[in-house]
Amino acid sequence: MAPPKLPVIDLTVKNLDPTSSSWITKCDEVTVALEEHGCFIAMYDGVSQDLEDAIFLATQELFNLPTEVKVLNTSNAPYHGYVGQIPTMPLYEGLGIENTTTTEGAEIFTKLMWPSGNESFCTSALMYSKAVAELDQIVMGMVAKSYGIEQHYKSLLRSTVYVLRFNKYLCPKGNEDKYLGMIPHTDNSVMTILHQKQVKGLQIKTKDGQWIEVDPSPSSFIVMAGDACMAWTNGRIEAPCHNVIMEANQERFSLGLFTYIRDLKIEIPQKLIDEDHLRRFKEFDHYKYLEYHRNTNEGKTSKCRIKSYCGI
Ligand SMILES: O=C(O)CCC(=O)C(=O)O
Ligand SMILES: [Fe+2]
Repeated sequence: MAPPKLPVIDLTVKNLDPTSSSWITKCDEVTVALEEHGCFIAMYDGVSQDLEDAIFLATQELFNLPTEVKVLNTSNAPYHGYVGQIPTMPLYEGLGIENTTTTEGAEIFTKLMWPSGNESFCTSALMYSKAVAELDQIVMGMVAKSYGIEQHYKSLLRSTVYVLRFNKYLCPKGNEDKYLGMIPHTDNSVMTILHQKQVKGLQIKTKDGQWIEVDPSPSSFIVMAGDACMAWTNGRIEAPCHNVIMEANQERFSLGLFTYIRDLKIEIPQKLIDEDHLRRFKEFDHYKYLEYHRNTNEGKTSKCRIKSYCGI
């Protein structure tokens, strides 16, 4: 049997026309892909080759900083700040910029890492985040259109904040074929958009338990639902389990743009609740959910964290 594949959807800007008669079909294609797999590969041209080069150069520069500088990147939310040298994921190191699509967010982070400034890093991080946030908003808008919940999404969008995470996996040295880069998990975001540079490693688990390897390419972005999306859509879109598997003698870099909702409770749109779809989640505060993920045993170990937190 051929190995399973993820759907690939063309979201290049010139091919997107919300006024065209085929728009709703395209929106449904995105929504069905998310319902069936929790993710899909978007072909997206909003990040130019120059920006792609600049952001991965910036990534290298960031990881080349001394560890005592990188650890200054702290956060109350799990995996928003510096993570490194942890026993369960010895190859992994990561940092995150909060409010990354705002000039202020990008500047605060840059100043923390480079007190005397680093204009090119700051600009690349901001431009990349904005370009990928645009893809997030295209996708979310399409999902909202399919479900007929555009107004509800508009209010969610007003409270949306983005975190950009830089991920590095050290080059494994040894005789094994495969090394664990990142343990299997679901993301605690609403949506995550991942982008990997040259070296593959990301694997996503299908609903029937098979692992799909995702190939890297400059114009492909992996759009993946997070836990909060499952609650928001009343369970229609589930967050897929994914991990990173490394092969020997290669280091790897990836970027993740994560969506969170601040200062607004996430509740299921009324339209998504009916006799066939009874309410499955209570309304919840996304940042309180992140605290639960970080600070409680159940939040760390539950098989379906969002259900344990606010499931009915
Ligand atoms: O490195 C990758 O491709 C995946 C990273 C990831 O899953 C995460 O940051 O949550
Ligand atoms: Fe993840």
